[in-house]
Amino acid sequence: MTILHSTTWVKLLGLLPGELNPNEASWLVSPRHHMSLMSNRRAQMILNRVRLFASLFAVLTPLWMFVDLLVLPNPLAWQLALLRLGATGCFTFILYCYRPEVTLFNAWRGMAMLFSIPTLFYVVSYVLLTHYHLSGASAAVGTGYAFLPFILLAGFAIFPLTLLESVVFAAPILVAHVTAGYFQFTVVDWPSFWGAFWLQGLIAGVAALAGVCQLAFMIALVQQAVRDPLTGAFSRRSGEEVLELQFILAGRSGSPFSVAFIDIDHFKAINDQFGHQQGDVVLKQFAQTLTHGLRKGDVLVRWGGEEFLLLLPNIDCRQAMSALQRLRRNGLGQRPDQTPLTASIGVADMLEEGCNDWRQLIEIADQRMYMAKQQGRNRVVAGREPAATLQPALA
Ligand SMILES: Nc1nc2c(ncn2[C@@H]2O[C@H](COP(=O)(O)OP(=O)(O)OP(=O)(O)O)[C@@H](O)[C@H]2O)c(=O)[nH]1
Repeated sequence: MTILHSTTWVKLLGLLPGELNPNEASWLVSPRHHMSLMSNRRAQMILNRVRLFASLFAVLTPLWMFVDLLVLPNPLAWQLALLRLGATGCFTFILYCYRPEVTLFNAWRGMAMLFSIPTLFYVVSYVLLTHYHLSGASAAVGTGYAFLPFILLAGFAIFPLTLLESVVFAAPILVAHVTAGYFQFTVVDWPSFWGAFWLQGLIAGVAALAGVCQLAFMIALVQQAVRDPLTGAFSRRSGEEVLELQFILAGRSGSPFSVAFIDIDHFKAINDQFGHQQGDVVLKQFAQTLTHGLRKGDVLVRWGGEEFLLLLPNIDCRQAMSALQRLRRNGLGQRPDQTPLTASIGVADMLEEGCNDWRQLIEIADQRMYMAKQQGRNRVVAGREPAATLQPALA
C-alpha cells in the first residue's frame, strides 16, 4: 500500500503536482472512498459510454450477418444470424430502454448487461461452430468469432474504472474463454490455448491501465472544478450540489443532517492591517485546520469571502455543537499578530427545523450566525434560546 501513498503514481500518470493528492491514489484502486460528487459524475460518464458501446454493437452485429450468410454453410449461417438478431435486440433495448437514475450501481448494472450480451454470444456461437468442420473462407470467418473476447477486453479501455472494477468486469470474459477451452469448444487451431489466454490477460491489463489513467484525469478535473483554488474547500457551486444530494439522502433515510454557517470574526481588520496577501494565508490555514479536524464524510464549503459552510451528515444540532466545540478548543488558526482566530457560527439541523428545502436550512444557519455576531462574536448559536449558545472557548 505504501506505493499507493507515494507521489510515484502521480508522476507515472503524468499529472501535475496537486492534481491528485497522494492520499487520493487509493481512489484508483477501489471506489470505496470516492466522494459522492465524483461517483455521480463517473456514473454519468459510464452510462454514456454504455450507450455509445451499445449503439456501435447494435449497428455492427447485424451487418456481419450478411457475410455469414454468404460464406458459412446452412443451417449454421441461419443459426448465427438468429443469434445476431437476438443480440442486436438486446443492444437496442439497452440503448433506448435503459434510462435509470444516475447512480454508480446503475452504471455498473448497465456495464454488466452490455458485456454479458457479447460474452453469451461468444459462448453460444462457439457451441454452434464446434459442430462444423470449416475450411477455406468459412474457416476464416469462423475464426473471427474467436476474436470477440479480445475486442470485449479492449473495450474496457473506454471506461473510467478503478483497478478493482476492471478485474471484476474482465473476469467473466476470461472465465468464458477458459470454459470454452475446457469443454474443447475451440474451432480454431490456436498455436496454444493458454497463449491466447495470456494475450487476453495482457489486453485486459492494458485496458485496466487505460481505465485507471482516465479515472486519474477525471479525479483531477473534478477536483479542479469542485474546489476553491485558494482554500481547497468545496466551491460554492459544487457545495450546493453536495448539499442538495445530502439533503435528499437524509430526507430519504430520515436521518439528521446539520449545517454550520461559519464567519471569521473581524477578518477585514486582517486585510487592512497586514494586507490582502496575509488575509489569503489566514483563509487558507483556517480551511486546512477545519478540514483536518473533520470526520470522513463531513464537507467544508467556501460559501463566499470569509464565510464557510460545514455540512455534517447524520448528526443533530447537539452533536454538531460538541463537534464544533472540539474544533474551537483545538483552535481555528492564528491572525498574523499571533492572536487566536475566532469565528461566529450558526447551526441548524434539517430534522429539528422541519426544512424541506436546503436553502431554508442555510437561511436559518445564516440567521443564527448573525445572532452569534450580535451576541459578541466567537460563539456558536444553535437555537433561538440563549441556552443553545456555546460561549467563547478561546482565550
Ligand atoms: N484576503 C482576502 N480577503 C477577502 C477575500 N474574500 C473576502 N475578503 C475580505 O473579507 C472582508 C470581510 O469583511 P466583513 O464582511 O466586514 O466582516 P469582518 O471584518 O470579518 O467583520 P465581522 O464579520 O462583523 O466580524 C472584506 O474586507 C473582504 O474584502 C479573499 O479571498 N481574500
